[in-house]
Amino acid sequence: MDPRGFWGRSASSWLCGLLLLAACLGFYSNVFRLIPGRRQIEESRSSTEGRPLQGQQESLPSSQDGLRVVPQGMLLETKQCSERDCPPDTCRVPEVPRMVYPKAQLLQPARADVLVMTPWFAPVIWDGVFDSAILDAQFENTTVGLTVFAIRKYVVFLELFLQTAEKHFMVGHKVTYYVFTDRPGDVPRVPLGEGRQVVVLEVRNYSRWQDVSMHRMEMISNFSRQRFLHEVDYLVCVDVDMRLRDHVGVEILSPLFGTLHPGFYGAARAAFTYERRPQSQAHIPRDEGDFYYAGGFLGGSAAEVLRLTSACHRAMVVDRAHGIEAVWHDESHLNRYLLDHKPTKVLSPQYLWDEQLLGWPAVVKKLRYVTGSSGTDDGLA
Ligand SMILES: CC(=O)N[C@H]1[C@@H](OP(=O)(O)OP(=O)(O)OC[C@H]2O[C@@H](n3ccc(=O)[nH]c3=O)[C@H](O)[C@@H]2O)O[C@H](CO)[C@H](O)[C@@H]1O
Ligand SMILES: [Mn+2]
Repeated sequence: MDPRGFWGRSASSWLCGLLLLAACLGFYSNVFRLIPGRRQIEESRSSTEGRPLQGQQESLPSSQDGLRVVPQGMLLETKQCSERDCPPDTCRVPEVPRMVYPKAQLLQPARADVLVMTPWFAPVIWDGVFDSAILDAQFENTTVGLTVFAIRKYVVFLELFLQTAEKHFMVGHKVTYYVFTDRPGDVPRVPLGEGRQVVVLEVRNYSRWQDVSMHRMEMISNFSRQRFLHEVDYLVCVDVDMRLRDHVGVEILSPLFGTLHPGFYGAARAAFTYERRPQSQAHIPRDEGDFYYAGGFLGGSAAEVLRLTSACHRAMVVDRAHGIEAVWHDESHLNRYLLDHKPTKVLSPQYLWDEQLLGWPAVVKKLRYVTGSSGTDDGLA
């Protein structure tokens, strides 16, 4: 058959068919727009990935015909901040009482020798740039969880860690130490100040230290979902083989914060020890990167820490399936995450220092959280 004949004869029926199809599409697109939430639900699901909202979604009331009705309030809640998701300093401007303090000098900045603001407007926390009296008033009634892992022989670090934290960590605020350990019987009893408690969480151990370090992300993520989200406003997650030597207070609190690694704060991008192999989920190309963050001091709101730890854990699971382990383990994945999710505060290396390795340069002024147990100025000699 002449193809032209076929097309000519059937042109009118094709046209009719097309018109009918267009009418149907128009009708159904309007109908679907009227049904609340199909896409919104998908969107809110993807925007809340890693949040403990799944339980809530599963318990949504469903009508007799099986249609799941999403109440409007719930959709709004996923977009807006909930109390825990959005801690006091970002949800609302806290009211402070009358206070007397030195006025900030606009023309005489407290620090002219260091960067105090990232290009995305996150403060970099150095000595001299904050006033603890104002911040303590703003963060009154804030609850902080401090997670620390003491697996196997690392339990020996707990005593000094807890003793020095009692002297310097968030003094005057409500603090819960979450001690993850496989040896609950070896957790020392350290006298605690008012409003402070130790919660021992028994967890499994791993034979490789790299696995202990990396699985912190998984365990913090799981416990965040189960309890931290409901118990604390902020989480601070640190290495245990260290001690506090000077004030670490609410100046660090923010929805998401990372700490500048003391070995790289002055280094060029090319010198950062990011994971460079494209096969790894932690991979960062050589022309990217803001800072090199340390694995030993991170935190944020309980909700953001849940997001961070879940994402890093997921990335490590994918790496393992591909037979690759990032060069600096959880730290490599943390750096990838904080490149994609810019921290809202960046802690200077004052908050993680190694005096034996790096001495005490003038720029750091105070050493706040340090490796090793040398030195006596933490008052515990
Ligand atoms: C100060 C700092 O930035 N430290 C980071 C650095 O390693 P570090 O060399 O400081 O690693 P590490 O041996 O201190 O291990 C990290 C942490 O895992 C815990 N642990 C480890 C082994 C063990 O047997 N039992 C135990 O409890 C403990 O809390 C320890 O502090 O790089 C690691 C990844 O390579 C992590 O990102 C660390 O956070
Ligand atoms: Mn360490």
